[in-house]
Amino acid sequence: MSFPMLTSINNWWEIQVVADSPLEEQIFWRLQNFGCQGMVTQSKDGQILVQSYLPIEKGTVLDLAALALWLKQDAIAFNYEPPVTKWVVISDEDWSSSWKQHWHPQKIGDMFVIYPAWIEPETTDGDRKILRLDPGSAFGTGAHATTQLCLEALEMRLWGAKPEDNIVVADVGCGSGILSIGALLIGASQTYAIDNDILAIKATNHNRQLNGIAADKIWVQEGSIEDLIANMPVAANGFTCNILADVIVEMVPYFDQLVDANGWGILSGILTEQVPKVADALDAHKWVIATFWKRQEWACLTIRRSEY
Ligand SMILES: C[S@@+](CC[C@H](N)C(=O)[O-])C[C@H]1O[C@@H](n2cnc3c(N)ncnc32)[C@H](O)[C@@H]1O
Repeated sequence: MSFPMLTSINNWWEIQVVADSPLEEQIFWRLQNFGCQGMVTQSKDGQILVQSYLPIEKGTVLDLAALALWLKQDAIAFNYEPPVTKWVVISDEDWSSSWKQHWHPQKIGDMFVIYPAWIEPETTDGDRKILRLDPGSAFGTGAHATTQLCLEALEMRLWGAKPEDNIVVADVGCGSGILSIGALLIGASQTYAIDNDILAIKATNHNRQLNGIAADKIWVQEGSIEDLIANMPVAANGFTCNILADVIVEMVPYFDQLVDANGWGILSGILTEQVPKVADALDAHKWVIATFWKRQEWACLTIRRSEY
């Protein structure tokens, strides 16, 4: 068991945010940009409790008050009740146990089991592919419904894929790299990943190594969807994009440059009520929704190119 990032740290802020469920992704984004680690969510009756941890030297009480204000402003902008944000100081020892108590091996879909980095996986877990993750500061631990839905949609798309099929997947907004790693574990031959957050690039490389995947199997760089398109030597067979609906709508005009003529896409990070506006943008650019899956308030769309 090892916590490589903790050696010189003694105390942590534990930050707790209670908010309306649809704000979950926005809160994750804020906390992640603030430098928080190990975010976990519990849901009850339409509300969520998000817990996360920040090394004490990375924020003063004033910084935390500013964070609480941002979270309040975000909620008001999205027409939700302002969240309640609290923080306490905990010791390194408490941090380790707070962190660990939330993370256990987790089965996702029919083909995956996610293992936190500090748990040595069983040599086999039935026929499931073992996906190891260090839940650092990047989004994508497998705990969030949108990540789970994307992995399940990848299972459907890559079912029966063989190495000789040479399937290439683009991963837009890779976060921890979980979708790239998942795609490679179940049959993709190559992935191209991009994220506009440098922490996500570090996390993707770290998690790739943790899963024993060769460096050339996941091309990953900081940047935008345009940078990804400019750097891919071939069009992908399919892509994943688990980002917020408004960002996805802005990216739709680029989707046809990401993939070949039979290309498919997997979209999530979209609240069910936001599906119509994403569908309109897709329709305007000759994409059609093939499947619509829902978990909690989140939608996952698989899309394909349309002749019409
Ligand atoms: C919800 S997380 C998804 C992470 C992972 N793919 C998953 O499914 O769990 C969204 C990621 O997209 C990144 N992102 C947000 N806007 C972006 C943009 N315009 N271009 C590239 N990445 C973006 C964020 O930094 C974040 O890592």
